[in-house]
Amino acid sequence: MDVIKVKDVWKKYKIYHDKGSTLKERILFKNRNRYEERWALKGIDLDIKKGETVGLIGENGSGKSTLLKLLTKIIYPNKGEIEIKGKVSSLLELGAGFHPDMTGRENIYMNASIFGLTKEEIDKKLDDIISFSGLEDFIDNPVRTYSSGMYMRLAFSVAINVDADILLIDEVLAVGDTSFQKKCIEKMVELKNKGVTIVFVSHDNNMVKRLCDKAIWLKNGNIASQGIVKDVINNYLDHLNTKSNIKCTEDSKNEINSTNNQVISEREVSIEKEEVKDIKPANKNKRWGNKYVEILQVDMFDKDNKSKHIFISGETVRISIKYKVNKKVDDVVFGIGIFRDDEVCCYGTNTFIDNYKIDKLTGRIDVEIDNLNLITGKYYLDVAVHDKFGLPYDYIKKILSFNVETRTEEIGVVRLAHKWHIL
Ligand SMILES: Nc1ncnc2c1ncn2[C@@H]1O[C@H](COP(=O)(O)OP(=O)(O)OP(=O)(O)O)[C@@H](O)[C@H]1O
Repeated sequence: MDVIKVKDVWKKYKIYHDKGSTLKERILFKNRNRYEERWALKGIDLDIKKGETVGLIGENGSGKSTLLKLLTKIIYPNKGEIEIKGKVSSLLELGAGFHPDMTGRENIYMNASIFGLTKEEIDKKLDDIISFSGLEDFIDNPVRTYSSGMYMRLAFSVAINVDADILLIDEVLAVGDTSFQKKCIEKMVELKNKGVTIVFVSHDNNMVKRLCDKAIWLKNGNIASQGIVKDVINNYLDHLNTKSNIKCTEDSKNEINSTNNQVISEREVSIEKEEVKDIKPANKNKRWGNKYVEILQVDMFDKDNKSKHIFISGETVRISIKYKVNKKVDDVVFGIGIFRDDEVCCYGTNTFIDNYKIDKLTGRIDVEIDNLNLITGKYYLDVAVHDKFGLPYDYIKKILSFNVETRTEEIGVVRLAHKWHIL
């Protein structure tokens, strides 16, 4: 049975240009009262069955909160119909529905009564609400003295204790501490098992995968994809990958150019003998070396030779290093290092370790990684060229950043190939 039916729903907002804050400004600059209309939702159709847990995903501004507000009926559509069967409880913007000067306890009464509970019903639930929130010591203080995490605790505790059939939650869990988040997730699972229909917004794809029976991806006010959670998330990730790759390619080009320019202008490529000793980090620790061999450009490509900076774990990656020789050298070693954004070195190697002897300096060397088995995260690439004793010709830290996405939920740094044997 469908408990939520949304038919061709459209919602627009008026965006006012600066209205002017004084009467004088308003009279003098009448044009400032002009506004433009922006459609936040453009013809949404969806059905949610009783007991389903649905994850709403999508980029900022795609319309997720607007959809939840429409379902909660705190705003109304310009066009289309919304049918809801059952009692709705919601946890939308933080603190919405709380009066700042009232105490936590008074706000529980006020908030729960908005969800339709009588005073007697609230009396019976009060202890559970307070104890779930963990705010026993603060419950008689005005909520204006609460932190955002405390607001969230109180609001969540009320929302889950009003015996609703449908629970709508915007991405507010993110402000809580991890132990409370865990408690909320356990509670959501408990409610889900009791048959409560849950719709929640989340930017945490793993949480959506873990909790939801269905996912809906909103993109610019339209449903871009809905249905099987894994498929919808993968479609969304593909879209993000394509988008970020275009942006990253531009950014990283700029980064390399600026690094090169800075270094070259900061310390002209002087190749005096004594400079061999000068191997101290220069350029804010980003680049150092005597530049006998100089790195010119570094790029990352996928197996189809597309320049990329977001990879799916396990993809083939080729790192291409272009360089020039400023002074004849006898031995050359090229190396790479991959660091996680918290500086953990995930992997490093060089041509010497790998037993490659560089006989010819052709101006370019590539290293191919068959399976980039890193776990979801942001990583940095260091590239270096040095002699066989490690004396750097050119060492560039964090020349590129790249992201790795895993479509599984393992944790750690690397994805180790493994099998389970149930004996
Ligand atoms: N009260 C408002 N007045 C004017 N425009 C609004 C209002 N609320 C939302 N919008 C606009 O409507 C669009 C959708 O916003 P909405 O908050 O629903 O997106 P969202 O997907 O929830 O974003 P986020 O992930 O950042 O919370 C955005 O362009 C936003 O600027």
